[in-house]
Amino acid sequence: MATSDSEFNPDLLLAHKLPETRSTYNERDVAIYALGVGACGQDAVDSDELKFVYHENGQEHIQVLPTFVSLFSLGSLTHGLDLPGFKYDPSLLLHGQQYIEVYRPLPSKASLINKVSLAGLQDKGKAAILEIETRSYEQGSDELLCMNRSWGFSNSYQPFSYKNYPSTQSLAVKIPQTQPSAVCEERTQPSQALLYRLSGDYNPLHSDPNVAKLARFPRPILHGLCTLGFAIKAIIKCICKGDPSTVKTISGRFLATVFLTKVKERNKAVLSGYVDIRGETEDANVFNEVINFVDLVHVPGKYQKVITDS
Ligand SMILES: CCCCCCCCCCCCC/C=C/C(=O)SCCNC(=O)CCNC(=O)[C@H](O)C(C)(C)COP(=O)(O)OP(=O)(O)OC[C@H]1O[C@@H](n2cnc3c(N)ncnc32)[C@H](O)[C@@H]1OP(=O)(O)O
Repeated sequence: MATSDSEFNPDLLLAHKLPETRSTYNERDVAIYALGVGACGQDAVDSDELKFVYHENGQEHIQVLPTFVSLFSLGSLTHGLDLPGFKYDPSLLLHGQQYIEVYRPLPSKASLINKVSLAGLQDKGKAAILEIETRSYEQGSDELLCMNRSWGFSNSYQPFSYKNYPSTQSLAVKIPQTQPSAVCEERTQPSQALLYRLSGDYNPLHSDPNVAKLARFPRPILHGLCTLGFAIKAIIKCICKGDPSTVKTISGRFLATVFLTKVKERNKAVLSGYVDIRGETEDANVFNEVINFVDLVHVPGKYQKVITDS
């Protein structure tokens, strides 16, 4: 719905500098996140997933899921951003898309400085889409660890388009008609959003029935980044031979809202995207492979199915 133009000043908005944020995490945070995206959710000794929550076989460090880095973008987003020249209602904000680049294997504990900027603003008439970019540097070494770009759907003002990055990084995935190369089924728990929120996204849209109703949902909805975490965990299991460090780039678009514990089944694609994977051939030449996770079908409270196509 269009909002008064007097509340919209693109020059002011684009000139605004967003403040840096800081993140510190340890192995406990890494394990809680992994549980929040379903690690060992069906089997407490799952040999593919135990390493994300426990020092399996005496391993020195818990392994970190690549989607863990999406948490670094939350600092500036979950409580709403104060944006001069752009008034919006944070309770009606929907997460539309997330793009992630991971530059090196993730340490199991770190302190980071997150540099935040406005990467794009697309007002398509139906909704305004604000794109916030977060670059996370390890404190001390100043090494760039990862980058997140988050798309938020909000109220519309007037047609407008600004983007400061290549359009190849925001493309919607075309769902191929071919047979998938792998299929993985996962089950979300009725309490999934309550568990996932402990990783830092405390937006009551995901936990409070009254807030959900105010946002015109019949009940709390699942965090989009939780759905993405489930999908990438499945790709690591089915495609990456269990190695989370092979994931280089992730792009996920949230297609439809995910509800939990709704009795009536629905069969709907809720996520599409791709993962760019680094790996090695037998002669040790590094190659990259792009995997489309074309269709994540979610049957509430039952199964999530990730269908991948390479
Ligand atoms: C503004 C404030 C600043 C913050 C900015 C960044 C913040 C990001 C984080 C925000 C976190 C807020 C708290 C919420 C957290 C959540 O987790 S919410 C749960 C997860 N998300 C969802 O459940 C959303 C599910 N998706 C939908 O409901 C719909 O897809 C949609 C997003 C409402 C869009 O549907 P619709 O309006 O019907 O879109 P279309 O008519 O099909 O397309 C219109 C144009 O928009 C493009 N588009 C469509 N979907 C997306 C998408 N998901 N992401 C990005 N872009 C999308 C589409 O291509 C169309 O563009 P054009 O072709 O150019 O016209």
